[in-house]
Amino acid sequence: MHQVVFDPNDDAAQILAHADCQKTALTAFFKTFRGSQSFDYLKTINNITYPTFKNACIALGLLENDNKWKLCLEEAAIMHSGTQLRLLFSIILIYSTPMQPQDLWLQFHNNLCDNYDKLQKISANHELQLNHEQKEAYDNILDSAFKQKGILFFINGPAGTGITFLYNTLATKIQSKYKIVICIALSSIAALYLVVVEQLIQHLKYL
Ligand SMILES: Nc1ncnc2c1ncn2[C@@H]1O[C@H](COP(=O)(O)OP(=O)(O)OP(=O)(O)O)[C@@H](O)[C@H]1O
Repeated sequence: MHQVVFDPNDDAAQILAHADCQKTALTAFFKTFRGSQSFDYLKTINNITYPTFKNACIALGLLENDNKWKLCLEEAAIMHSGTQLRLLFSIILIYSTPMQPQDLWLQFHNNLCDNYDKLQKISANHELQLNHEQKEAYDNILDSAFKQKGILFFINGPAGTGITFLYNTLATKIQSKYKIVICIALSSIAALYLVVVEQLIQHLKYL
């Protein structure tokens, strides 16, 4: 917010020329439009009427535009996964207050949601491969998870019969629906075979 103290008898030019009237985008904006008659006139730059005063300020070059954040995300999108990009995007939103965050989202949402596209493809592919028993367990567990029934399941079977395959199919399906899945295992080796968003294993203590 920019506060300006003025005498009600001063005209706009006197107020803007006042020594303690710090120069900001707001004062620069009004200096540009001295004598304007309407709000639309204030928002019209080079015959284009902008939807907001903020957009008009950007067009006049009085506010920084988001080009540096576009370049930053463009560069990061070449190398980084969706998870890392989402972290970067959150930092930009919280600490850098871009002028038009929605435009950044629209431009980069495919990159930001990258993992979810991949997860959807993986889960659809694995789902088709499930055998009858795996499918039965899969349907029951998903039903409980999505309807928040809170049922506990214990899956057991001889080694190599597709239990890990079932866990991963469940984990990718649930994550692809924007839900959080926390996979934990009793040993680091076992955890390596699970599709995990966060490896929690190192944070757990065994008594
Ligand atoms: N429905 C399926 N279609 C295709 N491949 C499958 C299917 N189920 C399991 N597999 C494959 O069979 C192999 C053994 O499966 P998985 O590792 O899931 O078994 P497991 O019961 O977890 O074994 P272990 O207890 O030894 O870890 C894996 O290569 C897995 O990809």
